Amino acid sequence: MDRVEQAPKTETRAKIEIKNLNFYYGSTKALKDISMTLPERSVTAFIGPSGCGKSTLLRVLNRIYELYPRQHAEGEVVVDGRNILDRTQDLNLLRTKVGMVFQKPTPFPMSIYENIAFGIRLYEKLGKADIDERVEAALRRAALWNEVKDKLHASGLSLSGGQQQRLCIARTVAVKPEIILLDEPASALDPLSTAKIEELIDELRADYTIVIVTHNMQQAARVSKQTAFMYLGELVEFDDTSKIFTSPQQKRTQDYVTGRFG
Ligand SMILES: Nc1ncnc2c1ncn2[C@@H]1O[C@H](COP(=O)(O)OP(=O)(O)OP(=O)(O)O)[C@@H](O)[C@H]1O
Repeated sequence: MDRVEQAPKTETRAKIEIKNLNFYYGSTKALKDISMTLPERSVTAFIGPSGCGKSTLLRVLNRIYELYPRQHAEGEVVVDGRNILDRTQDLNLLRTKVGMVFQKPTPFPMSIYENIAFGIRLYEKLGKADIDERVEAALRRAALWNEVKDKLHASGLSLSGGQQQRLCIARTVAVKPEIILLDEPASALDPLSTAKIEELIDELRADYTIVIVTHNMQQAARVSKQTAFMYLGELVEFDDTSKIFTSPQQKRTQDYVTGRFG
């Protein structure tokens, strides 16, 4: 397959440089020699048909795959100049720096307040007033504060699906990450909640490097600055989102974005 792996032209600094990345589930190769550079404080979307490796690629970026047996990555993922696949990388540190939000909202079975305070306390020793402040700031950042400020001690599970997903984003933001990985964050939500998540992504992009996996091409077009199209574990094309959707270089990309397959 022809491949174009050039990074889109951008003035911003590189945040994540993926170099010759291969990924294996047991002996099955799910990512094939992926190289790409993701710019800082920008939204990058991974698109492609089911099973092409979008989520796998996302899961490499905070090494969450290591929680599972027989999964391993080869190559380099350089974040701020350091290869995070290196054996000496501290995984707790990596996961505070690279936060992740999953497809299904996954609040902890505890209060709204505790959902956020819990993570902060894991990493920092702060007094109650400081934690209160951080909880409020995170909820404001996730555009949830006004809806929950009078019921901070209600269960996180009592919120609607869309609110739960914003709570998960607040929880991620609260530990001050630099990169936020979003794996189909709105696919389980209704259109209104989806719109809120997209608005939120738009606000967060000024401060964070965001990578989003989505099945929804309109969503990729709305929220991302650059888009990577993947197929069968390969990166087929990576460019500015407007180019991917209006004048892709590869026929396979064009067929996909025009709905001819996938
Ligand atoms: N735990 C696993 N064990 C073995 N193979 C897996 C596992 N998870 C994913 N795969 C395989 O790796 C490939 C890439 O899967 P991945 O979930 O990354 O694709 P995707 O593009 O995110 O798909 P979808 O859009 O359906 O979520 C697929 O062939 C899939 O079957």
